[in-house]
Amino acid sequence: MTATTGTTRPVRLDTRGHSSATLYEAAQAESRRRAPGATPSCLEADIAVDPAVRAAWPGARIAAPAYTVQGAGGDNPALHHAVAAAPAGHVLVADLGGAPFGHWGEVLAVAARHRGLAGLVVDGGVRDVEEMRALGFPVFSRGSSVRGTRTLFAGALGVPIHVGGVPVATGDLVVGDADGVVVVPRHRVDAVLEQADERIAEEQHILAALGSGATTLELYGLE
Ligand SMILES: O=C([O-])CC(=O)C(=O)O
Ligand SMILES: [Mg+2]
Repeated sequence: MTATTGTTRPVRLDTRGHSSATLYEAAQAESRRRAPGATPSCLEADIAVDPAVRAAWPGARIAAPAYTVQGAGGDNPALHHAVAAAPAGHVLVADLGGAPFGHWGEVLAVAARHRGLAGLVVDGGVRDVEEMRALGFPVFSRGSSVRGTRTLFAGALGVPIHVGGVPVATGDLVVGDADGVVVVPRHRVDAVLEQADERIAEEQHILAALGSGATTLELYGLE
């Protein structure tokens, strides 16, 4: 069976290796910079996915543009369709209502790898975690479950969704690592990456100063 849609050339975003935590802080700082004096509730939507959506196996990492999937909990044809349709280099980001089922496993991971997909972030359960770790296929999920799914709903692909409380559109930047998952809206990616570069540069100075005996109280002005 061959995929009928999607590009064959992987899409790559240069995320300069920034971690989810750095991008989170950078997005906060970038919002504040554009709206000085705004209360936190007036700042742009939080980019942090609910921390209960975590790496399915230790060391899983993703940094890739999203391809969105709206499916139904306890049902998985949407994921099969998404694997066939998503452009190479994208990470599938699926809303399955947080349902504790094994919506995705080794078979889908092998199929996704064959199509050049970068990984899966799913608001719901997965299974075959050991096999996915052995494949090195990165998955972020709400947990694992052996329970199999129905095959009822084809799902909606490429539509705006919410995952772990965060809005996601196809093309947004998704970064997942040991700390969790962030979703940077596409129109903010350049500004957030620039802010992240600045933050890393500042932290290099802080780390060097700590090596010279300074305290975090002094360095962060907390005394
Ligand atoms: O049966 C399913 O669709 C989920 C699964 O375990 C696999 O992809 O290996
Ligand atoms: Mg399986």
